[in-house]
Amino acid sequence: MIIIEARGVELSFGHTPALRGADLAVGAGEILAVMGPSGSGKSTLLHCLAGILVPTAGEIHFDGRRVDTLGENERSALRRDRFGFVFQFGQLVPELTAEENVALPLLLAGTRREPALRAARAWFERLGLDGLERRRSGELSGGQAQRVALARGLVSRPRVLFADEPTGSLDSLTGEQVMDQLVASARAEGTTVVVVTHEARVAAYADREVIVRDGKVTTLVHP
Ligand SMILES: Nc1ncnc2c1ncn2[C@@H]1O[C@H](COP(=O)(O)OP(=O)(O)OP(=O)(O)O)[C@@H](O)[C@H]1O
Repeated sequence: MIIIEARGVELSFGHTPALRGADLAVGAGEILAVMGPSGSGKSTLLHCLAGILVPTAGEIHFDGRRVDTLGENERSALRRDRFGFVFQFGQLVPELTAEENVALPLLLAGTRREPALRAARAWFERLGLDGLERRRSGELSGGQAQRVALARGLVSRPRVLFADEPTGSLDSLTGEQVMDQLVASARAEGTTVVVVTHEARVAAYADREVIVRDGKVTTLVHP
């Protein structure tokens, strides 16, 4: 079953075309790696799939529903309720503790503070982060911060986790640990993952790999 799909998606930034007819269908529960050269349109494609950017042409479908025609508020609700996000630099809120950062998506969705923090704390144990619950992001290593960001991306049990270079700021060993946990957690939860990466070792965790080239999706690697 296809859970999320881009059909003929085009998007330009001013006169710069970033996507020129991108087609991609992701199966439910699939872990998909999106690779390709710098500037080829990978992040833009991820942002279109996730309802952050609206394409100028083409369609985005999620769970049988058209997404690109929804208004900003509806897309925002969809992101909050159905999607999780992990970016290259964790983007934790520095004023909040690690557990508050993880609880944030639940708090924003209206869960009360105590149950939200309880749900957040469960992820600390799961991801080997016990004892770090009250630290602020400045007091975490890069790998710890990225695992906290992963916990935040998964805490609302999203249908799709979007990860944009989730290991890009980490050394290779730490990056592998984060990917191990990302993949194990996604498999355990049945979460679909779309991960943008330029690292072959990260893509190796995926069930399938696609290449974005000049704003189009291909599965072939051209020399
Ligand atoms: N906000 C923006 N404003 C203007 N141009 C943009 C913007 N975001 C992306 N672009 C341009 O769109 C094209 C695709 O960018 P995108 O970030 O999707 O590529 P990418 O494949 O993710 O690259 P990288 O691997 O370097 O992150 C590039 O030419 C880029 O310069």
